[in-house]
Amino acid sequence: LGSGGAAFLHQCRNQYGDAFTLRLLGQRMTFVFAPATLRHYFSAPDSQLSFAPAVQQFTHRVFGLPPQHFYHRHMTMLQALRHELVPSELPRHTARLAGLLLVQLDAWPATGQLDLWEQVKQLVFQSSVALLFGPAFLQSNAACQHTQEGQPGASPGAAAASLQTNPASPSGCSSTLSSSSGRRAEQLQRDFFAFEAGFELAASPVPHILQPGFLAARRRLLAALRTAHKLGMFEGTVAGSLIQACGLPEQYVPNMLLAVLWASQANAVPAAFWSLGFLLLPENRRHLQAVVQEAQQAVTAGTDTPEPAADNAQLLPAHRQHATVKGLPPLLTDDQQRGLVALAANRRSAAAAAVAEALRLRSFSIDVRIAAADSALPCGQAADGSMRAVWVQKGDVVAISPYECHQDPRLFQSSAHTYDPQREGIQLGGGTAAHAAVVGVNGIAGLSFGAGKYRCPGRSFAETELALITSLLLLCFDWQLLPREATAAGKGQARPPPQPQPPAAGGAGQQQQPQQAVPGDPGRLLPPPDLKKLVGIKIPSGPCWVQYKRRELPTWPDSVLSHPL
Ligand code: HEM
Repeated sequence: LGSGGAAFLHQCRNQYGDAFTLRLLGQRMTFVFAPATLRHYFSAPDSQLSFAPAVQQFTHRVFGLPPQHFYHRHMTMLQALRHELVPSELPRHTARLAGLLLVQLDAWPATGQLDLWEQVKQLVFQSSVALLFGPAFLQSNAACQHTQEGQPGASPGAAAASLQTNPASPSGCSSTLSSSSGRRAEQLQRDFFAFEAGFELAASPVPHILQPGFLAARRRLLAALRTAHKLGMFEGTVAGSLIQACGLPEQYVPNMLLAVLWASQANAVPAAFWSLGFLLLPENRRHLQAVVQEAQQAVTAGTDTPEPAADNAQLLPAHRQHATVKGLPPLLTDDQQRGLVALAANRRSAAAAAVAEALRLRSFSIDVRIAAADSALPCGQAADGSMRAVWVQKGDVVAISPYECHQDPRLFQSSAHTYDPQREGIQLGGGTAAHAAVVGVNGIAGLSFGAGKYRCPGRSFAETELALITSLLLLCFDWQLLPREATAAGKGQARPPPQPQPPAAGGAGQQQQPQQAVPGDPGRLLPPPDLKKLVGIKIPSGPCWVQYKRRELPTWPDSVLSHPL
């Protein structure tokens, strides 16, 4: 399971059918796939199938948050986050986020090559952490003092040197903030992704002593969160509201914040990468054009949008105070920015559909609950009409892999591997889902975001955030994928000049030998998803080099607008 991940589960399913149990270091893990079991999975009472022990085990083992302090506050935390991210609050958050993204994008040189995966990590992490946790947390010397102290052999000078040689960053450093703030943000980012890389192993029964990198990153992140909390840096932020609502003992506040930091980044970052990456594939050009054209219309319409509310008025032009590349104007005017923010809220936009389709194609992961009692989970009818059930024992981890289970051919048969943001919505019991990608299992909405009372509290925020990032990057820059083989050999040093993309269908032939079908990417032009990651949105298994060029606004290059749809 550790090395084969989703592919191994698929193999087991073929061999054993709708239910099987794996034993992982003594822990029974029962996988269930029948649609009837899924219905039950998301609606069973906590006395039978519970998320709580899984969460408790998780929060304690991975985030160091003891169950006796967190257990009875879990629902309060979820409700507080839902309250902070209700749809009526989203325009305010999105306007802020747009400003924070533009702080970074305005400093990019007009043209260059970059590793899209590394760049998206930076863009999403630095903007959304600044939004949810406050810019002071990312930038303050004090918050990161412990971070630098905690890193063996690290000195501010060494960190600066590493930043200047960071080949993935088009501006040559981690951020456009002042260099010391940039270094702090970069350090937090590095620690976060080191923590995230060790996350799944850390959640397993494998002893933590075998993961020194994970432990060191966690120590530094907790130290930074603790200092920032002591200095009141979270006041007035989403994180600050959670601290207030939960009322945890002071010493565990950093652990709760680490849990929220992880939840807010771990899926959103790869989702942003895939949302953009799929649109850069040559066969998806018409979908790319749809996103660019609607973004163009939105920024044009932005001039007619009413002035933002008072606190937003200060936020919108925030990026203007930061450096732009010499000789280049800011990427967007305030009016244009407003138009794009309005577009991000539109769930029926081409950008929203592209995000949903990317989520569908890259969330073939697992979701888990714990059996709270010995019980029989319904498995539906057998061919002879008798009722089937699968027996689980108290303490079993019960896992589903929704993409393995779903029977609907539009989602999971051959056409399901095709990228199509305009795919037909799936008919549910009572109505029609807007997009098959986010349709739930048998009527329970939100495949990628979980379901039932423990569904993701950040869903609406994430969908808006991802639509904004996708529109913004495609509106402001022209992108071209660079061939994978050549760039993989270069590993970020000498990168070849851009070359024409091979055709998608059948053209993967000589250069791109597909070993295995990759959903949504028949030519394997993007790095394949890392199948070892079992939870959440898959991450790419390698770099993704691209050539980008700043677009002139509002004059549009012919290559975009005159290309036949
Ligand atoms: C593409 C982006 C995202 C995806 C695919 C995603 C998906 C999920 C899933 C599948 C769960 C577990 C639900 C279940 O087991 O039923 C979850 C939980 C959670 N998500 Fe998200 N999420 C995303 C973004 C976010 C963001 C941006 C935030 C915060 C702003 C967030 C906050 C959380 C939290 C706090 C939980 C834990 C809930 C608990 O403890 O019960 N997520 N998410």
